Amino acid sequence: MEEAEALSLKSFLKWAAELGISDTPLTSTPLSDSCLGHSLFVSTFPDAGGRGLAAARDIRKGDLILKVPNGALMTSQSLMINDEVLSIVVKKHPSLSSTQILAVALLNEVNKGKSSRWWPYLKQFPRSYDTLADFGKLEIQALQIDDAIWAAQKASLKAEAEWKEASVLMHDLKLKPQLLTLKAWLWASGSISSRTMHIPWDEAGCLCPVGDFFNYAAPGDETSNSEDQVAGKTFSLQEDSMLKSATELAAAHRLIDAGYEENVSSYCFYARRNYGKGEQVLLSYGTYTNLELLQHYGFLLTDNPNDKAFIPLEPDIYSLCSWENELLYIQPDGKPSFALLSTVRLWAVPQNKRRSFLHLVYSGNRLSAHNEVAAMRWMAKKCRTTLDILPTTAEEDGKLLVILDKFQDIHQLVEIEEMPPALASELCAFLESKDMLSEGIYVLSSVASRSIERWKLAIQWRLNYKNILCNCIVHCTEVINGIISSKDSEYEEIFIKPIFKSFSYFFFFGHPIFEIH
Ligand SMILES: C[S@@+](CC[C@H](N)C(=O)[O-])C[C@H]1O[C@@H](n2cnc3c(N)ncnc32)[C@H](O)[C@@H]1O
Repeated sequence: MEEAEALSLKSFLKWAAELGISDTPLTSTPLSDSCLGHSLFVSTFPDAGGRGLAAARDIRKGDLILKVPNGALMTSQSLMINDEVLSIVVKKHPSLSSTQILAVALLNEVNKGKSSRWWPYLKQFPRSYDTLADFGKLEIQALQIDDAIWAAQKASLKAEAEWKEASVLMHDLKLKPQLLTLKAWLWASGSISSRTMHIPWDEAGCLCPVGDFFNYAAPGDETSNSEDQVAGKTFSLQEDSMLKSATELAAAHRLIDAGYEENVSSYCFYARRNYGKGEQVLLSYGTYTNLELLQHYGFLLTDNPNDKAFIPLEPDIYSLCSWENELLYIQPDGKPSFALLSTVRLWAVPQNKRRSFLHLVYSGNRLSAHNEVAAMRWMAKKCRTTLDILPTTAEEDGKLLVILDKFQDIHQLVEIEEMPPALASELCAFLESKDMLSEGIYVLSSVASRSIERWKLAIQWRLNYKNILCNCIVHCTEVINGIISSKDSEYEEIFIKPIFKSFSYFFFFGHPIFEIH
């Protein structure tokens, strides 16, 4: 950390302590130079979110690790209470959403500069974000998959429309010209999207000093961590009788790791699992797919247990079952979701027989060995064709990421001629658009560096998507092989003869990629 940055952080932590923010469960602590030190300290985690919070001691699952009193929360309400002009002007624009109001109030506070009471906190905000709304044209195209491209275009159009709607209000507040721009708006809405926390009284949420330093871990990981051994044992339902107090019991059963608590008028943060001293303490902001993480937070997890890959399906398929379209996806391990699997099983039944199979399909059972083979073949073929029409393969995406990492390190590119054509053209288009090549030397402005980061996120996203589809092909192949290698008698047994008169029907489903002997 640079010296200036370290000084700014130090004064922020002192400011936070003065507001009553504390990482110690004691109700009355002597005023200290920092709100942290007892349970947490600020550290950098280059591969897991950058700046974050680390355990200052061994932390036990359920421990209260940070308390941020109501008075330290930045909300539209708290900003308006201290700013009569803002409060009057906002009332004149009742059609604006709560998020737009918070974005304007945030920019209005930045406009005050050092005279803002929030200044030490505002200086801790990132200068820009990588959420989908911040993606430029090339970065959006780099997502390659229509659904993702559409989501990014929608996010960017929405941000622009909201900015235009709020512009009159910002002019009324006489904000400095640089704070009236779309760029400033993207900064404010990115701050809200990636840093606010839920509060019951304002849909826009609140900005929570220090609490917004927690980086993210997907929910559901808690039980498998070795750190659970730090404190000797994990909490579990069976151990209830051994827990000492009602507080401990509540902690063991707590479903969320952070929330506003009326009885103490504070935002409280609890450890979801045990942490060893020095380890990064993570928060679960919610259950998100990688596209959602990109959209709201500007990052993704290469190993996201909640990721979903959607494949393009024939319009008729969507009307076949009563499932919502969002339920028809492939899991990271390549297995189709329950809804997708049942839908494809039904799709593999001859049209005139489908009605009679509905109840069986909804029960989640296989209809027959042949139906399963047909369904799996169809799925595998769908994944294969979806992958084949994309401009680059997963392997090429992996290579491009390595090239870009190197490029960021040494500002040199491996010979473009040696690259696969699809990669070379993507790379050339990107370099040209960013005006990076000057007299044979690559010049990386901060804007270009940011852009490369977003481009890498897009490549990483599409690579993960392709990996899921490849996993699906493997899964389907294994299921088919499992069925065909089982004994003929078993095969016959599962087969529902009255419905399927001939095997040939199943071979007509798509290209016979798997041989059945
Ligand atoms: C609430 S802030 C967390 C603190 C943030 N690192 C900071 O320095 O202020 C959320 C942002 O942190 C980053 N982040 C959080 N968890 C991450 C993770 N697991 N991997 C990568 N980036 C993460 C993302 O940029 C996200 O938008």
